[in-house]
Amino acid sequence: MTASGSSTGRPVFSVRDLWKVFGPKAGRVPGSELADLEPEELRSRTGCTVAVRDISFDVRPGEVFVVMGLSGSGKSTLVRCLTRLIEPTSGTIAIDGEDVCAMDKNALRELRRHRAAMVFQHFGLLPHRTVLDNVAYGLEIQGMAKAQRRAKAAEMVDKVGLGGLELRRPTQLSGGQQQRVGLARALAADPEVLLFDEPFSALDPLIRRDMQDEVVRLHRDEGRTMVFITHDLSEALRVGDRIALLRGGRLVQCGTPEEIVGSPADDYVRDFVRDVPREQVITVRRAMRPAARGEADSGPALGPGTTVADAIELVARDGGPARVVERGRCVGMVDSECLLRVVAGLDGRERIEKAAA
Ligand SMILES: Nc1ncnc2c1ncn2[C@@H]1O[C@H](COP(=O)(O)OP(=O)(O)OP(=O)(O)O)[C@@H](O)[C@H]1O
Repeated sequence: MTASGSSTGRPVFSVRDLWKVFGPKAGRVPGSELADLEPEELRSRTGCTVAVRDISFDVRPGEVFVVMGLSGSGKSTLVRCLTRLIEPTSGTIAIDGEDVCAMDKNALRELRRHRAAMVFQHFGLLPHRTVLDNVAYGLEIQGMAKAQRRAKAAEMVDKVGLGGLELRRPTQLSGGQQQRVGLARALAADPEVLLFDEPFSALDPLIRRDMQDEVVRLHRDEGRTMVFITHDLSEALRVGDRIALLRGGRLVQCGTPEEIVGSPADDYVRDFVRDVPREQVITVRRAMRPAARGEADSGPALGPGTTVADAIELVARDGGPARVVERGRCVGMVDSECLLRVVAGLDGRERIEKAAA
């Protein structure tokens, strides 16, 4: 999805030098030579496991920030540290500039209920309550009056596409519908950030896709900041404005889908994204070459955020190169050769630097 309007303002979450070590006397591990041991050796010598290793990043207002990695890479631990559902071992976490590590119990409860609500993979719905009451449940805990919370819950049920099913019980719903109830419940609290922990991994592929579209739609409509855990690359690429890729508790790369696919930070990332259809992720901003004399004045025009796949269609239909136009100015050209280079994986950093020069 586009990152438009999502990269300005103070970070919602700001995480610096974060470590989470499980095990006895965990505090001695961060930054020490113990941290350099292989995981197996660290475990046998100290009983400790490093789940999150010296991670820093910002979550910007209005973005979908995806935390991706294979099983055991530290995704859940990292995201749970954000609201101290898991206590970090060291490092700092701020929400809107406020130190999360300094919050007392009440402030933490407020944080989890109102500011950064979590949508879990297992929806935790109350089986004997209706859809409407499940959605209203969080509001009930907050002490909202009955009529008001039912009205608010009804609005959220509609918003996630469950209008008409208000009086059903969770067992009378499909997995996808249950997940929508979980989503509506989190939305009802109107949190500044929604944290999703692999919310759709239990769903079958078609429903899963539906729910991904739902998240993208909600994000577009409301501009709500979201942190989204997944181990599925295609899901990360579909919903993410930026992706943080974890490996063994380390942050190996953090960037837009285009940066991750187009400029993998190392061989691990390169391998990870090897099968991604590059033309669907890479935009003409990366693919373009400088305009030759006279070229910039006429011919078909594309925005710099156009995918290479869409540009191929236009260039193939038109037969000639297309101009890349940003704010009325031609910033480069794409022709069949530079578009094909992307498909073939031959577009390198040097090329972009050359184009920008
Ligand atoms: N309570 C715990 N005690 C000890 N080790 C733990 C604990 N929780 C997690 N770990 C370890 O920390 C590492 C990261 O786990 P985590 O659950 O964060 O990974 P993940 O990427 O979310 O995995 P998955 O996709 O399988 O949920 C793993 O090696 C895991 O075994």
